[in-house]
Amino acid sequence: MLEGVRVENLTIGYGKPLVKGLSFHMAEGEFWVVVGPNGVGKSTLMKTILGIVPPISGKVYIHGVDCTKRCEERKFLSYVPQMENYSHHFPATAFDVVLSGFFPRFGRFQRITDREKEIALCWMKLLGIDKIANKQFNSLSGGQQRKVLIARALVNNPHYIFLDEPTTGVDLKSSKRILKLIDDLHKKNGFGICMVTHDLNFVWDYIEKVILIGYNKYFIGNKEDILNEDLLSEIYEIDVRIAETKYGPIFLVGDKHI
Ligand SMILES: Nc1ncnc2c1ncn2[C@@H]1O[C@H](COP(=O)(O)OP(=O)(O)OP(=O)(O)O)[C@@H](O)[C@H]1O
Repeated sequence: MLEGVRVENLTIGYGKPLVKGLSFHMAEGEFWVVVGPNGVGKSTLMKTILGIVPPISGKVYIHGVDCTKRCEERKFLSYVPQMENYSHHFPATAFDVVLSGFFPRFGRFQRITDREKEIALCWMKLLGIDKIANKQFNSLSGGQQRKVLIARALVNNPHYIFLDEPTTGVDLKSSKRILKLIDDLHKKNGFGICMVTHDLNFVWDYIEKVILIGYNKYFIGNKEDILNEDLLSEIYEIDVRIAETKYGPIFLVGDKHI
């Protein structure tokens, strides 16, 4: 059994530390969520694990291999960035965007083979977006664009998929569909998932492990141990209440959902 992703004494940030001394182990096939207030470093943590941002100190291991700098094992992690970071002006079809998922492994100017096109189309079919393959990416709805970016992250057959706020700016029904899709990829296809989100009320049913980050503090563990009123109130610095319902817990701040 491969070891998954292990982080040891990791300090992240841009010169000045955002979060210090993180240590945790994301075993293969688990569903993790990273939550916390704006600007604490959730995306930076994800980017540091993925090797996009260098750590200030500490180590990242993938499958037991030290990947703090460069390593082959990085190909087993894929990334669905925040939508704002994806160019809306780039003239490409949905299919082109999915095919671009092969670039990190094969090089940008290498020809895409029929086999790779077949793999890309296969994932698009599975995600229910094959019918929009020839449409311009920037003409698609927010929900369709997320699914295209998820398909793009799948073509290299990763072990872990890192998604940065995959439902932000998407309506309730489409958010639910996207989360169901991510959950299917986890349960049916066995992918490990690590997701940054602000939508706690949507993810409870799916997630297993939580990294709850605040300013200068964090809590890591099973969702039942971390997502409680005390820790959430401490991290968000506001009175957070949890209402137990027949649909599961609902997270509330005053009369507003988180
Ligand atoms: N490339 C960068 N260079 C310098 N500072 C950065 C860079 N990217 C992000 N930051 C800063 O680092 C801090 C953490 O940013 P990050 O995006 O990781 O936060 P976050 O917890 O994901 O926030 P949000 O919930 O708002 O998306 C912010 O103050 C941000 O302005």
